[in-house]
Amino acid sequence: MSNADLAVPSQTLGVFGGTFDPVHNGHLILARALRDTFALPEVRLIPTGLPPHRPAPPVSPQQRFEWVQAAIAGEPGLTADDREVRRDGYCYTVDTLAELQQEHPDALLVWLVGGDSFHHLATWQRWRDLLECGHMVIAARPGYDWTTLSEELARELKHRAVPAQPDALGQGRISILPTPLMPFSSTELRDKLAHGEDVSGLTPVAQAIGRSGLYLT
Ligand SMILES: Nc1ncnc2c1ncn2[C@@H]1O[C@H](COP(=O)(O)OP(=O)(O)OP(=O)(O)O)[C@@H](O)[C@H]1O
Ligand SMILES: O=C(O)c1ccc[n+]([C@@H]2O[C@H](COP(=O)([O-])O)[C@@H](O)[C@H]2O)c1
Repeated sequence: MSNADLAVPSQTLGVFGGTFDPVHNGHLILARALRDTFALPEVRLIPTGLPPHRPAPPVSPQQRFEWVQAAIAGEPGLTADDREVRRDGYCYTVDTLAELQQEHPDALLVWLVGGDSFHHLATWQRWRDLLECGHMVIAARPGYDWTTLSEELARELKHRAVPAQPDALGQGRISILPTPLMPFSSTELRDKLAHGEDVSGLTPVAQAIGRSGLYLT
């Protein structure tokens, strides 16, 4: 590796996309861990508009975005970005990262996905290009481990893996976020909300979600 390869990027931007249907404490723990592990000045949470890979959630993109905004209010370095909410058609991560890179030409994009997302990465739009769009960070998730990755993803991970620390950041590299396994999921939240259960321990916006009545069956 040359000295140029080892240069620490002078600007960075954290990116965390998700359906956030709705946002939960696991998302917040991950966003904070991404910010703190890599000393990122900003991590953008980007709720998806029309997801390409799952049925469109009944709750509108704008509503999911507003709950994300409320959930991170007052959190240093965490911001909400509504570009996918405003986009017509399917929201592909490769397009979002390209847009961000154009707006921040000198920044290295440090983008986060959960282990379940990574397991399915080879189904994503232009996934090989995606791996070159920035520094990818993977958060382990219960039920998904490194032994069940497809051969091609395991090869990419092995080839690109570097420690999760600021001085290892670089285009095309991958790190594993050092967070404990967290059982939180939006699916569990939606189930509990549908049954009128208290979810205040699972999301900071439980009251707003409850008032909306949106997940009641
Ligand atoms: N508990 C968790 N641990 C690790 N990664 C997570 C966790 N929850 C969400 N993620 C990751 O955060 C990103 C956004 O997740 P998303 O908004 O789909 O929430 P979710 O809990 O996975 O939702 P759902 O249950 O509806 O699938 C994805 O890359 C997902 O893998
Ligand atoms: O670009 C793609 O092809 C693609 C395929 C699947 C998921 N994504 C993005 O991955 C993020 C996490 O997805 P999800 O379903 O776990 O919320 C979210 O920002 C999606 O838009 C993107």
